[in-house]
Amino acid sequence: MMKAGPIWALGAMSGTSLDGVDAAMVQTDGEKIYAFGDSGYRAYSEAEQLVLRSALGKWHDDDCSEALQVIQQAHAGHLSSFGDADLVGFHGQTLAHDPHGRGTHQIGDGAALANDLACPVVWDFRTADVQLGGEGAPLAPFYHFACAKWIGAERPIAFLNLGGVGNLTWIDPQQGKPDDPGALLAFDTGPANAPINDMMMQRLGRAYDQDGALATQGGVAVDAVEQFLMHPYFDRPAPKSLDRDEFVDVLELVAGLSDADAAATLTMMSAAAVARGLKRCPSTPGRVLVTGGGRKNPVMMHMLNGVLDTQVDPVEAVGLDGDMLEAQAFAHLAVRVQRGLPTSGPGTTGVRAAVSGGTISKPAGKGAN
Ligand SMILES: Nc1ncnc2c1ncn2[C@@H]1O[C@H](COP(=O)(O)OP(=O)(O)OP(=O)(O)O)[C@@H](O)[C@H]1O
Ligand SMILES: CC(=O)N[C@H]1[C@@H]2OC[C@@H](O2)[C@@H](O)[C@@H]1O[C@H](C)C(=O)O
Repeated sequence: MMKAGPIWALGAMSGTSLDGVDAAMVQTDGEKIYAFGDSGYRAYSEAEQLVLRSALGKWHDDDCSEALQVIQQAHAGHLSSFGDADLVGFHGQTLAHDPHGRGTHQIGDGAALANDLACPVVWDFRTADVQLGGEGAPLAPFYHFACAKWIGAERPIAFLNLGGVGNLTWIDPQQGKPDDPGALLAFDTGPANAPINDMMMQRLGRAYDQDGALATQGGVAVDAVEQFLMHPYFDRPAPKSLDRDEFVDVLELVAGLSDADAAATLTMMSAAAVARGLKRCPSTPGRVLVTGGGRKNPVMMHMLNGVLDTQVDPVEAVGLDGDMLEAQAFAHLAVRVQRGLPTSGPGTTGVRAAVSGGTISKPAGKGAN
């Protein structure tokens, strides 16, 4: 059989921070990255954020029709501003995640989006993995594997995403495929920016601690960090994943601290969670490449450098775009789904066997779903 060539895929991600939609074009055959294309961010308005926030924790689309409308409109509008894509990867917005209980819930209607964009859309990436006993997250690791190849890594390296939640992917680039045994180990490290953002909003009415300006003025309450590390999540073996609000009690640990000390302590908690995670990796990676908004917080990067036994750099150090890596991941994963290649495996989500998740919807008139 002739090997399928690369196509241009457009990926879209609306992350746990609920701040907006990232979208990025990647030319890929689902295995190798050939080129990066346009990318762009579409912020949610304050009113849209309120609607999304109030839908968090909801399990049925019927209970969050307003949020669904926000997601559909934001994505249809934003994605239609891109040039011709052969395929779209649409993550949607996670509202609830309980893989060993009620499942995982991303809102977003890929069939409707396919009609709006007149382009096939791959969506609902996480359900199949959860149904086969996996965590349903993180899913970016199979893309991280392609990134490791793209940068020519020869020894084990790690990608660390610092979004609302943190997730770490350890990679052995000597393996041929992401689903080869031992190629990947991935898991959510713990909360990253979500508790800092929540504290900033509660106390100061600000969305986040920009450039770590508040944390830099404070001191770390070591006992609070130690208590945080006693959370049972840290003793669970990897792969493992988190719901955004699973660590909601964290704010109680800093309740008695000044604003600056609370910011410094919460930032250290995120770094300490990563350090715990790194110890679970098969070997110490030669380098940790950081993506997501947390890499723009110099206090967090400084603390990570202090607690990790290895070199820590933003992914820009190797020519990647840390604002768009997750959107690119869903472009790449969409192509994998279209080509029947797996998108997760035992090392990344703990699923019983490698699985190709996702649903493909074609625009009406271009063949059935
Ligand atoms: N300059 C900055 N200084 C400090 N923190 C920042 C800065 N820029 C971004 N952040 C943090 O990064 C967060 C956004 O990160 P990102 O866009 O990676 O999240 P996300 O994709 O929504 O989350 P997830 O990956 O968990 O789905 C912001 O909410 C903020 O906490
Ligand atoms: C259930 C869910 O949406 N999880 C997100 C979240 O945000 C970061 C972390 O928690 C990761 O597990 C995942 O997103 C990324 C894109 C992933 O699946 O790799």
